[in-house]
Amino acid sequence: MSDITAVSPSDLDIDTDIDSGFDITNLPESFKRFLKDNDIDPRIYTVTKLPRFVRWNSHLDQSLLPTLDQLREQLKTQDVWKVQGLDGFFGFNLVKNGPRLFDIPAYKDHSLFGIDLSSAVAVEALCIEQDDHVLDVCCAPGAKLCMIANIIGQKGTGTVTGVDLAPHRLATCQSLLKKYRVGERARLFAADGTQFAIPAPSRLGSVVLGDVKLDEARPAKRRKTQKKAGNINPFWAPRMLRFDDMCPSRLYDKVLVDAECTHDGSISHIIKYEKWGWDTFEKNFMDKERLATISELQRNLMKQGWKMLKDDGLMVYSTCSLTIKQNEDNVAWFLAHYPDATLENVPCVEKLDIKLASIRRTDLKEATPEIQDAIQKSCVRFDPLTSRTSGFFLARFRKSSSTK
Ligand SMILES: C[S@@+](CC[C@H](N)C(=O)[O-])C[C@H]1O[C@@H](n2cnc3c(N)ncnc32)[C@H](O)[C@@H]1O
Repeated sequence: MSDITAVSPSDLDIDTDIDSGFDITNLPESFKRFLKDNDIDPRIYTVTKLPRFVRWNSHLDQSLLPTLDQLREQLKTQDVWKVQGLDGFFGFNLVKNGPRLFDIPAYKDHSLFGIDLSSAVAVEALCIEQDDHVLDVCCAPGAKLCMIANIIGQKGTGTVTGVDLAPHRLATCQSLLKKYRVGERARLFAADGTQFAIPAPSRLGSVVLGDVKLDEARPAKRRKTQKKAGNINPFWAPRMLRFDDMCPSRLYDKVLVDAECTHDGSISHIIKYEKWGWDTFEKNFMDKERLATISELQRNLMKQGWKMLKDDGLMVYSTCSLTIKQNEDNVAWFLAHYPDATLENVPCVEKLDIKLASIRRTDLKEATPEIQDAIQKSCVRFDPLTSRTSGFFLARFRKSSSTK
């Protein structure tokens, strides 16, 4: 199967202007059919000039971070605003022939991360605290991973574990973590997220975490335990997280499953094929096997993410697709099969000053009226036409400890 994921998503494409004047009649017939079959409005690809978003790098001293006025001055426009409901988050519209984001001092000195608002909401939905151990399944190229590492900070004992199938994309995660200097609590694994069973770290440098009792005197036994836990060496880990005695019962406090998907909500991703050639697009995107198996892959990623999550922990499932199959259907399926899962509202969404897209009705036979209702109430959809962000879907699940 061809590697559609070799392309970076819109989060990192901060220099791609979406003012394409894109003519949708140019889309290949097979993709137009896909959009029609999945009830996606092709006009999303004609949206011009979506706002960009940046977030403060909170690892830096507050005095080094740009204020709203400084950002306006550096971007040479007054069209910069603080995003309500998200700390240290700014939106802006670039001016024609003005500086680009990567030209400005605040971006060059890494005091700002570029990330779309919709992606940032997926991370915010996890309500990460400084002692949390977070598992980020499908983490590359790493915009959300960096934000998670940044929120965990340097004061508590929290960590983030990123997993991705593609080593070349993990290499991008590694360089981003290093570039922003947020990698001291992050480790990366090149692994299949549907099988990933490495427990949360049991030590941070010399600090033993939680109630783990490490059997330091008996390395042979330790090796056995590690084998049982399906031990693999990290693709990359900082010194503090390199040597782990592995306590298999240590689960994660928060899990993000930002699943592999068809990326149809990412406008810049689709429009790029105008330059790259629609033949490549048809080969990558419209691959029949890929389209037929993508929901199953997503469900398997959710299943394993759930297995690695503590009782009372939070899991966020998200995609940059706008299809019902990859979103509402998967959420309905999950709720029907996991009685210990409850959908929850995403707290920051109420405070956001943007209009959200409508949640769709799933036709999945397992979707009871209660499930339909919960999905309507709690899931979140962004689309370029309604919310003026990239197309994105997310759902937040809480794992209850009462039902096993
Ligand atoms: C939508 S992208 C994730 C974007 C990322 N979370 C971010 O914020 O930059 C999906 C990723 O899933 C990875 N992937 C695909 N199948 C996977 C699997 N079975 N296990 C783990 N990762 C997988 C791809 O390599 C790709 O990097």
